[in-house]
Amino acid sequence: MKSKSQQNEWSSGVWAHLTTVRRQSPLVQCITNFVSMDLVANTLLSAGASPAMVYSVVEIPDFTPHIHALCVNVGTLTPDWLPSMKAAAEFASKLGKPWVLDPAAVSCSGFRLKACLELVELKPTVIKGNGSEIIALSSASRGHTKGADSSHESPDAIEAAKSLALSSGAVVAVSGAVDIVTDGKQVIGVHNGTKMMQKITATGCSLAGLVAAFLAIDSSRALEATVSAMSVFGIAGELGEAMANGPGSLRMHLIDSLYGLDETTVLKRVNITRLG
Ligand SMILES: Nc1ncnc2c1ncn2[C@@H]1O[C@H](COP(=O)(O)OP(=O)(O)OP(=O)(O)O)[C@@H](O)[C@H]1O
Ligand SMILES: Cc1ncsc1CCO
Ligand SMILES: [Mg+2]
Repeated sequence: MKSKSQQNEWSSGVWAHLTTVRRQSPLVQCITNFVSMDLVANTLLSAGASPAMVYSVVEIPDFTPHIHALCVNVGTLTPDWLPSMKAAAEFASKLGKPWVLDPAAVSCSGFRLKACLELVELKPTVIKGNGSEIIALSSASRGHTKGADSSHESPDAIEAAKSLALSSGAVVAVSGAVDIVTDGKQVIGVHNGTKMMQKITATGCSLAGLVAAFLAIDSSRALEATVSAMSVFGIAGELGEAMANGPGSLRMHLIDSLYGLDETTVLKRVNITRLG
């Protein structure tokens, strides 16, 4: 059971993070899959950040040094894209810029699993996946996922997430009914969101992009920034669902709700607890 003062502490932190993103409008480079490019970019814009879907390997040396954060998502990975992802991740790590790895459908092939393991070596600040993806990546062995969707509830992934966080040095975030965020020691649960968000493709990818934006404005507190981004996205989903008739209109209302989030609503709806 969370105490009121703990809850208030989280709530005011979430609101402070969102207002800082709106004020600073961090530039977030997203090398993400074709399915998600539109929703990720619109999510970032609605939150007040500045998205750039720059992914050609020839542009990375000029562009990546100017970004504030990077998001890499392997959802439609091909051998042509991997060098871009690695080059951008290397720049980000070398220049001390935060970056997020989304190991989308990591266990769908040996190629993708190997690529993700190589990307983990490049020191992501945060690894954000669904339960299946975090379990597969953590055990570094081939599993069985249903394409890009999760077949595990996120609590199954807590131990896997902690172990991946400790071995990689990243904060690990698991999206699901309860989002889990851990640095290997602390485990935080974010209880915002709605089930129907799973019926819109690329909500998880968009969440990873949003995490990158929040890291950009508070990179020394990666766990807290990640928790805030997850709560904000979940609240936007909750508000969106109240106006929606199904997934299509939820997609639209989620974006509108994210754009319009105000302090009273955030303070009232943040639902974060310490799980360990
Ligand atoms: N059962 C649920 N209840 C509440 N929120 C949920 C539920 N399932 C998912 N969510 C929310 O939906 C969003 C996307 O999470 P999800 O785990 O579906 O991502 P994903 O599998 O990576 O999606 P995609 O690969 O399509 O981008 C997150 O904000 C998460 O909190
Ligand atoms: C459906 C789908 N297939 C590859 S990436 C993607 C978007 C969700 O990850
Ligand atoms: Mg995903």
